[in-house]
Amino acid sequence: MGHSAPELKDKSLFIEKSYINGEWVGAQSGETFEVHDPATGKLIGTCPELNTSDVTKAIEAATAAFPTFRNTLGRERARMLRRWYQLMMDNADDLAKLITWENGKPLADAKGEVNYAASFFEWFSEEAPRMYGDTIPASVPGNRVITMKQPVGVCGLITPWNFPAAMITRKIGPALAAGCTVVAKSPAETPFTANALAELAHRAGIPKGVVNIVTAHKNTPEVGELITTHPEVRKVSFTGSTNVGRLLMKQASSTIKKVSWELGGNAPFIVFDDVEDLEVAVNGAIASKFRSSGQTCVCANRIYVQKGVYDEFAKRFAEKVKGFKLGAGFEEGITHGPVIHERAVNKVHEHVQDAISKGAKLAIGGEKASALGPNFYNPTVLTGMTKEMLLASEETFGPVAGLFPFETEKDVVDLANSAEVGLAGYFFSGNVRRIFRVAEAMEVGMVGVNTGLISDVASPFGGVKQSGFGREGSKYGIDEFTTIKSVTFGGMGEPLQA
Ligand SMILES: NC(=O)c1ccc[n+]([C@@H]2O[C@H](COP(=O)([O-])OP(=O)(O)OC[C@H]3O[C@@H](n4cnc5c(N)ncnc54)[C@H](O)[C@@H]3O)[C@@H](O)[C@H]2O)c1
Ligand SMILES: O=CCCC(=O)O
Repeated sequence: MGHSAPELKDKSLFIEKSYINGEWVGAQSGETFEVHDPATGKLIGTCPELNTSDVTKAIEAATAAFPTFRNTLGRERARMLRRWYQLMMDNADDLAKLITWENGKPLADAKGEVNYAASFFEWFSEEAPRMYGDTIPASVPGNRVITMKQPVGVCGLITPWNFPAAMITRKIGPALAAGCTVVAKSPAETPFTANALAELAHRAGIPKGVVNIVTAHKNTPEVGELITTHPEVRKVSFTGSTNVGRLLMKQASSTIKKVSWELGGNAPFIVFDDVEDLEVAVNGAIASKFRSSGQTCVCANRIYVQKGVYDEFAKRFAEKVKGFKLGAGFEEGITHGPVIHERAVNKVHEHVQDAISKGAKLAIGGEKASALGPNFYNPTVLTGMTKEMLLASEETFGPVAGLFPFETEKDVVDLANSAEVGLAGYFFSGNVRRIFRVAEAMEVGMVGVNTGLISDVASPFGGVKQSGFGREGSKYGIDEFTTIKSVTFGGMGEPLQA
């Protein structure tokens, strides 16, 4: 068990402070919180336990920076984001090591995350100079109407630990492209990746006060309340669980902020009998279910397989899971890492036990892998799942695949849509009419057809129902950080003067 601290090429990227108004600061109280490696439980370092008075300073810095930053040219902001992107790529190895260290995902996955995260800066550097308005034919004689897109103002950003870099860049990229300034509350489990990003922002010449990264652990609720109620914060963008989203939405209503919520999922993954290539479907399900050890909001949670291919699918699926190599993310050949903390291990185990107690069969796994470290759970496959089991209605967020048999298209779409949430959904079929029928019927924000991986900066990311609203990435992502102003010109439209 265990590995030593990773060697960074640039040691100055490991920072145990918060970044406010262009400076690295501690909490005024001097308080700190500890951050632990999920693979070993060992201490990584500490970060400032900021309180509302500290975070008020960050909001004031962002407020002070906004009037100048909003008036920079889109082209200038594009160059800043491009420089930040380039610095991420230049420091990709170190960023990946920080991600693996504090999140636990295998190093190869962490490298993938760095590319994914940086792609949001690259993409939005290209959007920044293209905040076009419209010219609108008015319905009042003599009037002319144009629109302009303007930055919404200071943005409060709150993100989770499962993608320590990408969840932050997916918000900061469009915010800065639009001309907004930000206060980002980094996750208490993974603050060091966020701090390294802030250091790179500094080196990229992003003006002071434009990007502020604040850290807190036990003070998170009060800091969250400040961010969601402070009158100078005009927009809140949150990624995390539906329950916390509900609370933040209530708080943000006090000052009617513009909000976007990227909340929990419980993705259905459907394999129809008419699938063209069962092996591709098995691989798609493996990739979707076990990405980041099942800890992504778009991970398949309920795998529905039609009766004609169920047994063969289950056999091949379990066979592939047998081939996984579980261990600490820095170790050679590891395919899957730990989950984030003990609470997560316990939740996963509860879902497994509940399913077994209600008649599911264990194909593989089903136990904690405590010999590897405190937060390891053996990748698990359960067959014979039914809708009464916890896993059917709750997001597991861990390495457990439950395979549900089904008979008809109508049955399975009803089951898929029975969830309160609707983030991602997937299905495999070779029938083009069914493909359109089912894609249109699924109550989710994102559908994968014949693929288990849908994440792409170019594709709008977001949910429906209790998975929230708002879209990140893509040509729509910048809209979340802008307001549309209409300008009406009266007394126009006279005939040409002779
Ligand atoms: N839809 C998406 O894009 C998306 C992406 C990633 C994760 N998620 C969801 O996030 C969840 C996993 O993350 P989690 O368990 O850390 O979620 P969580 O909601 O507990 O925490 C998310 C973030 O919110 C912070 N937070 C918690 N309580 C807060 C409060 N009262 N005020 C302010 N901030 C608060 C946490 O510190 C963390 O940084 C899953 O449900 C997953 O589906 C959704
Ligand atoms: O966990 C949620 C985000 C995952 C992704 O962007 O692919």
